[in-house]
Amino acid sequence: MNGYCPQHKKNEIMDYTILVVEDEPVQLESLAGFLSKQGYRVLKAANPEQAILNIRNSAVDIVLSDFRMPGMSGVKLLEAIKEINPSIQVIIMTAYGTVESATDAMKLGAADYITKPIDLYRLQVLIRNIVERKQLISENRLLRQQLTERFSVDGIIAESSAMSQVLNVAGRIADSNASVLITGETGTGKELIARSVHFSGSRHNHPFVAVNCAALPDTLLESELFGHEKGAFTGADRQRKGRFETAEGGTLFIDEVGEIPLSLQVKLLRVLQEKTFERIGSNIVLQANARIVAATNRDLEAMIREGTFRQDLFYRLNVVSIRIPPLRDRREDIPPLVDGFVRRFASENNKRIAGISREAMDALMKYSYPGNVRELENIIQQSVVLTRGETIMQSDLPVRLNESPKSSKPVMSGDETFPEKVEAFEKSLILDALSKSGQVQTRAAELLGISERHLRYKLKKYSMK
Ligand SMILES: Nc1ncnc2c1ncn2[C@@H]1O[C@H](COP(=O)(O)OP(=O)(O)OP(=O)(O)O)[C@@H](O)[C@H]1O
Repeated sequence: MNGYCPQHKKNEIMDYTILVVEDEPVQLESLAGFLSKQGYRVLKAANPEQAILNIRNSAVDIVLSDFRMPGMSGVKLLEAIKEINPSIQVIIMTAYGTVESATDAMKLGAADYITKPIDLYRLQVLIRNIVERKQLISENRLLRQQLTERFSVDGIIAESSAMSQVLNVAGRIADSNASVLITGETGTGKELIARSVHFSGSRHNHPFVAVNCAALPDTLLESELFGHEKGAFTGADRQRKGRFETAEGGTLFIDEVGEIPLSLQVKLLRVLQEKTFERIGSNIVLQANARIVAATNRDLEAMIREGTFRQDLFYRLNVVSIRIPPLRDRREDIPPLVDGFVRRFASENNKRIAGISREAMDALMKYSYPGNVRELENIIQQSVVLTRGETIMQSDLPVRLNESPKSSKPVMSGDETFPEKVEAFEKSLILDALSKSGQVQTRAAELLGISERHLRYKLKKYSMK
């Protein structure tokens, strides 16, 4: 064994029990000694049978087990442990030559593996990560329970550690008044998280008001946010409250904040600094006391460098930042999301769907999801509607799941309706333009002869981003 190992903060980990399974007595004692010095409760087993007895009789959190032992292999032991208690995390210790079997063990549910001679520093990090994950999961369970108990934000599915982190932060900041900036690609769940921040916090019995800055022309956006008096501009035929006013005491969700034109950014910044505003055409000062949660799929820091987004506004919005990773970077979330969506759409469509075939799930696991969770949701909705049997088959999934991602040819069977043909044609034109412009949207929009905003709208509509 080698390596350097600083002491942990004991109070955080004292509650964790680690069972060390090793048939080589010196190694067993040395590992057990090291781990108890770290502050863990440690149990020892010299063979797999004793290990199983220990697991049955004590509350074990983590098992650190040798891979090759007389009587029972590490894999068999792993299977037995998982059968007794699937939440026990198993780390396999293996010699260099057997790394492949260790990765097989991971497929069977081992949390990780470590090669011999054991690098104690790496072992310490491995165990630390597992402990932190376990802590997060139990905290999230609690938070989720609180969320459902208070104002239900059902249906947030978060199995991956990345999404667990996101939920954890959302839960922690729910009661504060700090502005929040949620970033992430289109369809990753930014609005869902914004809602959970609102509904799990102290503002939950005040309104949650959303404004989508990309959906409104620049001229309307200002009056949408701040409201206007009758006659304030052509077409203002009556007084109208803005979203700041409607969100009074609650949360104002400013979606696609990167689309706000510079002139309006100045005004928004002033409102956030002074916490007051006026309706357009009025000089009565109103209080702005909604909590601000903003979201964007654009790189605001790059926009600051380009001069299209104000740095001071960015700092005002980004007091707490939450980044939601794209679905392709957290594929562990795909199976539970599929499961949740199948149930939802089966019930909405009064269909009995038992599940999804292994081939269909494989295809879903491999796909890149440019439109993230929204795209997966649409795929499942469509498949539930289309499937004839009780199991969703690969043939029920859209053809693009079996294609190379760059293909730009619209795939037509001849049975499509007119709008479907138009959609397929538009998509192929857009893909073509993006490919010719090296994926630069400004340039692609020029090639297509449409505005960049219009292009972004189409990309979002067709879940192509
Ligand atoms: N973790 C999740 N669990 C369950 N459903 C989810 C999850 N994440 C996203 N969804 C669903 O995916 C869809 C898209 O989510 P949402 O509108 O929150 O994404 P967004 O990032 O705000 O999208 P956009 O950038 O396009 O505004 C919604 O129907 C939402 O309910």
